[in-house]
Amino acid sequence: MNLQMWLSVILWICPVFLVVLWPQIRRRIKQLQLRNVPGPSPTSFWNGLSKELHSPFAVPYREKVLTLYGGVIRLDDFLGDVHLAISDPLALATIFGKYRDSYDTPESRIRSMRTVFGGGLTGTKGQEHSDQRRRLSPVFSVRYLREMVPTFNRVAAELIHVMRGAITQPQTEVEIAEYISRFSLECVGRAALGYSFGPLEKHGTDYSRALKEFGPTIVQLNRWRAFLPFLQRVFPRSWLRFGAEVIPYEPLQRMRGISDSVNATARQILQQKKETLQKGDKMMMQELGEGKDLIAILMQHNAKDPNDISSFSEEDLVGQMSMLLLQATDTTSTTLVRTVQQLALHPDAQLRMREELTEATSRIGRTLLDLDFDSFTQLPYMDAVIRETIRLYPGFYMASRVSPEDTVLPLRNPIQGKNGELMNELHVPAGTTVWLNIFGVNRDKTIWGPDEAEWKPERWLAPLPATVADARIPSVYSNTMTFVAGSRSCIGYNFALAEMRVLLAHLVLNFEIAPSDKEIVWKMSGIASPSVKGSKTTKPEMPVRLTPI
Ligand code: HEM
Repeated sequence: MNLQMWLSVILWICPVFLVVLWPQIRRRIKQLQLRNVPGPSPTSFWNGLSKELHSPFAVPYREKVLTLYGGVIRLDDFLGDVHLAISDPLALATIFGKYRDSYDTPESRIRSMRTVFGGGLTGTKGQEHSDQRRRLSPVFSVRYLREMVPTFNRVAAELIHVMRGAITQPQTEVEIAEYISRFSLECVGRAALGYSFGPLEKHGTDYSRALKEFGPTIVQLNRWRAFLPFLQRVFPRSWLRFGAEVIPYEPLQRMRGISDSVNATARQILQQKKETLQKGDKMMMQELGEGKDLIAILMQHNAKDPNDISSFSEEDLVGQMSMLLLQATDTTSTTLVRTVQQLALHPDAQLRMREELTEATSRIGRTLLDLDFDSFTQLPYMDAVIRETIRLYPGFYMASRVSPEDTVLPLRNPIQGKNGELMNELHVPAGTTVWLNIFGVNRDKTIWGPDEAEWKPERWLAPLPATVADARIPSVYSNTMTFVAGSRSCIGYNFALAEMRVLLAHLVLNFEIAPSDKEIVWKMSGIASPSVKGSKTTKPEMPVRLTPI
């Protein structure tokens, strides 16, 4: 290359670098004021704390850091970018109140969800997201959940049948995480998609396996997905698609495979459902979980009036299906596994639940299969067990938000800056990643009391300390942040709670649960997931000893 060519290459590259780098540089300058916020020291300038916080072994570190530094924590990231983890209730209320239209999931996350799944709630933002959410909300209402509880109950009974066939001896060691994972996948399959993943003895499809790979793979691509919004703005879709095909980076290739597999299967299921729908409602009732699954309800709505603005396009439906499976399965099964682990460690709690359930079924002279949605919600001790597990062990420890404008967040509890200065409010520059510190809120001593780290279902059976109400935690459920709050809160939390109530009831009435001798460690893979210490598998593991009753 001659000098002239070099110069033109440099002249072409410089503006590109400026476009990419300038917002980053400007943000870091504005973030200088945040350097006073307390937080752990980064171990490297290049990676900040991202390895400590996001590696598979990050759970103990997260648990320590997210509760140690108070309501606002500085967490340095890539090349000195300052992230904040916020658990101060007033600052959170301001994010969900005054700044509700500003703070949203980071664009890189929304775009990556859209790129992989082609739409769905988590792949949309702004008006498109609120429109989708408004149209989806009714199918997650208690009205439809009432219809789903019999499905959950049937799946639970089928699972217990399979488990009883395999467990005949007292104290048999069983991989309960595997059974629970089948239960929650099948519940979402039947109740949300009107689709079965097969008999519970041997369960799962390429579709479900591809979705399971998503969490660990996206964590590996974390660093690179920050560039996605820029790449999508600059390069045509066909170039990016070509790039994704030829770049020999294993996690990228795996993600491409996940995307192809998930979309092809979702389309296939949708096509089958469409054909059934065209044959008429009656056939659909018989073939697709009685036509009461979420996607069938949306399709029936579409079929009534395809021009109605509240109809979903086929593209949207495909996105919703995969997004639902992704959001609904591992979250619920991990929380169920946590609950079973606690029950195994607390035989007194099991006994109390069993007595409550026996009382509830003998009152109506029937079995668990006869309990409906309302009966399952009227079991105060089981309810307390679930609330306490959800408080102490939220599936997601943090959820990220970014505002495109500068914001000022007032603090309920002033924090002491590194220079000793007391800070009553926080000036957050536009573009700064704010982590909603779910774990920190749920375990705040000043809110929950000195025993906040203990698993104590009883705390929910007496009036909660006044400090809980006084804190005014933004929350959709039980004063906790587990399902976050606001426009991106978990749309399926009632679905998850209903599933949990049903399976726990079946397990406790059929088995005595005891811990196994194996040590369990919780690893990060998007959400915290259990495994046996030293095990290499990425599958959740929770061996327990079961004795049939
Ligand atoms: C115990 C189980 C569950 C937990 C802990 C949980 C937690 C969460 C959290 C924290 C978010 C917000 C994430 C963020 O803002 O970054 C979320 C969003 C979401 N969840 Fe759940 N979830 C659970 C079960 C479910 C179930 C069963 C479904 C569906 C049937 C579901 C569907 C969704 C959807 C669609 C979103 C995205 C909402 C939006 O972007 O508007 N979740 N969930």
